[in-house]
Amino acid sequence: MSRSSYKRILLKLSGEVLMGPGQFGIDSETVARLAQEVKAAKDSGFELCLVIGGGNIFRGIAGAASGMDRTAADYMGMLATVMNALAFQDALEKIGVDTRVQSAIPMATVCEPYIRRRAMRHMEKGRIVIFAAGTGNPFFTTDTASALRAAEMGCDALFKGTSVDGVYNADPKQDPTATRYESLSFNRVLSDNLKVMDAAAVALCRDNHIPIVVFNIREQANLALVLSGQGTATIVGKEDS
Ligand SMILES: Nc1ncnc2c1ncn2[C@@H]1O[C@H](COP(=O)(O)OP(=O)(O)OP(=O)(O)O)[C@@H](O)[C@H]1O
Ligand SMILES: O=c1ccn([C@@H]2O[C@H](COP(=O)(O)O)[C@@H](O)[C@H]2O)c(=O)[nH]1
Repeated sequence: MSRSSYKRILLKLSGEVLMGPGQFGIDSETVARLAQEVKAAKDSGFELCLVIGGGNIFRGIAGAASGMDRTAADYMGMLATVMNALAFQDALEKIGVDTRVQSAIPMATVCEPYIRRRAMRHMEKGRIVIFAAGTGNPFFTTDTASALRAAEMGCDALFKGTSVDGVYNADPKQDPTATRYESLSFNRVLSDNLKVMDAAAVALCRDNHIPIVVFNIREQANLALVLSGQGTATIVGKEDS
């Protein structure tokens, strides 16, 4: 299946990207811009579900590094993703997109709990489902949650919208000489320990034959380009090139 023939996709948005030009939290202009781009993708015929990270608010590993119990810190990270999901739902509904937030940690007065069959039904009705609170378990990330939900929802691909334009042979933010792959295999990402996504997420996608498309969502209008098979991105799940 080529990149342009995917129909149902899971879009993972980096939490950090929601900060926009800021250093923390949610930038309303950036969220509104991203919501417009997601609406355009839906209007062009894609069936979409979303996972949003929490790195703009709290990461468990940072809490643990400053002395917190890791599990408590991870629950805080998961709650951060719920805040982002609600902000994104608000932005989508303001522009007329029907959405549901489902949380892996039940919080009945805030949003729906995650129920797979119900999420499927929402998607069949043309709603965008935003999966919040990651997997609901500490020691995981929203990348793993994205891979898990993509498999559960029968998605054709997982699009990771982040702050780099693909997978490099080293972290491009640390090594300016790093070079970008057009495509590479799941096993290459794992064996070379490329940290653009956590290993559990990559293995889950590999085992369920879900390609991962890594692209820069900070760049305006890039989502539409990448969805249509153009634009700069790396596809994980093909042979190395
Ligand atoms: N080999 C690599 N190729 C590309 N990026 C890499 C690589 N190794 C590490 N990275 C880093 O991975 C980051 C993207 O993954 P990360 O999980 O940190 O972000 P995210 O999931 O998009 O954010 P958030 O946690 O805010 O939701 C990039 O910012 C990049 O610096
Ligand atoms: O399944 C999960 C997903 C996330 N967490 C915690 O949330 C934060 C934010 O998620 P990011 O993927 O880093 O954006 C993460 O650092 C974990 O602390 C989790 O515990 N379980």
